[in-house]
Amino acid sequence: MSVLPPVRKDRIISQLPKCFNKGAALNTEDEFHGKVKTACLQQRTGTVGRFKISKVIVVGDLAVGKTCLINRFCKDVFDKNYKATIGVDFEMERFEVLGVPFSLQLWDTAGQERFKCIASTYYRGAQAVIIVFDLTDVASLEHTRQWLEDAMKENDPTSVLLFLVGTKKDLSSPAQYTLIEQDAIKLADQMKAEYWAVSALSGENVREFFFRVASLTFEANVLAELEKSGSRRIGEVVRNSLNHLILWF
Ligand SMILES: Nc1nc2c(ncn2[C@@H]2O[C@H](COP(=O)(O)OP(=O)(O)OP(=O)(O)O)[C@@H](O)[C@H]2O)c(=O)[nH]1
Ligand SMILES: [Mg+2]
Repeated sequence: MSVLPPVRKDRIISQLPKCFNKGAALNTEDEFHGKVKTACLQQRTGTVGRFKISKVIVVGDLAVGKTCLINRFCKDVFDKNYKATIGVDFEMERFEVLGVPFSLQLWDTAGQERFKCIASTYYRGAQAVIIVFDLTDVASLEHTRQWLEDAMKENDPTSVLLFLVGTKKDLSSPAQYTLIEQDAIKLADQMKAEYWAVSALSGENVREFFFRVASLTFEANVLAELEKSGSRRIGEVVRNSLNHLILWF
C-alpha cells in the first residue's frame, strides 16, 4: 500500500489569500466562508468525498507563458527557451486548506493552433479556468475571449471559476503595464474573472496567485458538497460520481 507523504509545509493554507485587484476579483472577503470554516473544523467535508481534488485548465495563445507559470509554481524553475507544449501536460499539486487535504490537477494545454484540437478534449469538467495572456502583447489579451468561449463549450459556466492572468510582468515597462492593465481589468470584469499579473521569471505573484486559485476552488467545492448533503434526507438513496447507488445517512 502506498502512503502519500505529508503535504509540503509551504502548501498549507489557513487564511483566505487576498485578491490581486479589488476592481476585478471573484470575491473581496477577508476570510473563508463561515460555513466552510465550520465544516472544516468539524472535518464534516469528508462526509461526501474524503479525497478532494479539483481540475484546473490553463489556456491561452502560444508562448504567452502558461508552461513557465506552472513550472515556476510546481517546480520552482524557469526556462528561457521556448518549448511548445504538444497537446497537454499535467501537474498535480497538493495543498492543505483549513486542515483538509486538497489537490489541484493542473492541465497545461497547447496554445498552438495545430494542437488545439487535442487540447480541447481535456477541457471538460474543469472547476477553474485560467486564461493566460502576455502583458507585452495586446493581441494575446484580445484573444482571451475566444479561449474563454472554447473552454466554456465544454463546461458549466455557472460553476466554473475564471482567472485572467497577465504574464511576463518583468518585461513590461510601467507605462505599458498601466495601459494594458486597464483593458485587462475591464475584460476580466465582463468575463466575471479574477485578474492577476505575474512573472514566471522573477516569481512575482506566482505563489500568491496559485494559493488564491486553490483557496477559491476549495471553498466552492466544499460549499457545493454542503449544499448537496444538506438537501439530502436520512435514508435517501443517491448515486455517487461512479454511478454506484449509495445509502445516505
Ligand atoms: N521574461 C519572461 N519570459 C517568460 C515568462 N514566462 C514565459 N516566458 C518565456 O516565454 C516563452 C514561452 O513560454 P511558455 O511557458 O513555453 O509558453 P506557453 O504559453 O506554454 O506556450 P505553448 O505551450 O506553445 O502554448 C519562453 O521562451 C519563456 O521563457 C516571464 O514571466 N518572463
Ligand atoms: Mg506550454
